[in-house]
Amino acid sequence: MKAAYQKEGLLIVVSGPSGVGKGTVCSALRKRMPELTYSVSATTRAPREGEKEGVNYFFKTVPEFKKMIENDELIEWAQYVGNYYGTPRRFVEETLKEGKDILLEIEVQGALQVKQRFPDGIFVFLLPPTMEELKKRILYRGTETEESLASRLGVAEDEFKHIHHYDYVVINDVVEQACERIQAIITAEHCRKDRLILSD
Ligand SMILES: Nc1ncnc2c1ncn2[C@@H]1O[C@H](COP(=O)(O)OP(=O)(O)OP(=O)(O)O)[C@@H](O)[C@H]1O
Ligand SMILES: Nc1nc2c(ncn2[C@@H]2O[C@H](COP(=O)(O)O)[C@@H](O)[C@H]2O)c(=O)[nH]1
Repeated sequence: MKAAYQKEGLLIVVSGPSGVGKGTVCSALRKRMPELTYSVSATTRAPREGEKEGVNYFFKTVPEFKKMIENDELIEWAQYVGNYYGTPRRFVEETLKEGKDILLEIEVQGALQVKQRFPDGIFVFLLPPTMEELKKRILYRGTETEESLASRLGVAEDEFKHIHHYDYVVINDVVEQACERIQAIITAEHCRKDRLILSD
């Protein structure tokens, strides 16, 4: 057995349809696992009430976002319901090199791009218990116009078609239980990675 070994952190992607509870579950997960670093995305969407620059998102204008794309500053980006969203590259790469795990909470088109670039990443698809419940969750969150709500639900139908590209599916019925399942996945993936490194 190797006496000492260096390892990069794990890249964990949580995606799934709008309103399924990615933000809620990821936030609970970060409380349970404070060692998990969170990747703050860039977006051209307007801030919602209470959202803070650099905490929830880096809020950009469209020209600023396009400049980030041109300068290859994003590891992935997508247009989603009329806005751009993307993951800043440097922070993710530096975090992984430091041996720390990083959590990305992103939609499906972006997750598929990340999978191409980081095939060793862990990809988790969060599912609602039912479509009815999904609708209720977005509606009761109270952040979307009728038009945005309909678009988000329409996109969700398409997103489900990509579920087979993911390593794990987790149903978000009860937040703490969904969170426990993702924590268990991360723990198991660490053990698997250690086994691969040590048996190299
Ligand atoms: N397990 C759950 N049971 C009941 N309500 C939930 C659950 N998980 C999340 N919610 C509620 O559903 C709504 C949507 O959750 P959240 O904003 O976390 O979804 P999201 O997937 O991050 O959405 P988006 O992709 O649009 O940002 C919130 O009001 C949240 O409180
Ligand atoms: N491809 C990416 N998708 C992202 C990123 N950051 C967030 N998102 C996803 O966009 C939708 C809409 O988000 P909202 O905050 O407007 O509700 C949701 O699925 C997010 O997870 C990103 O960097 N890249």
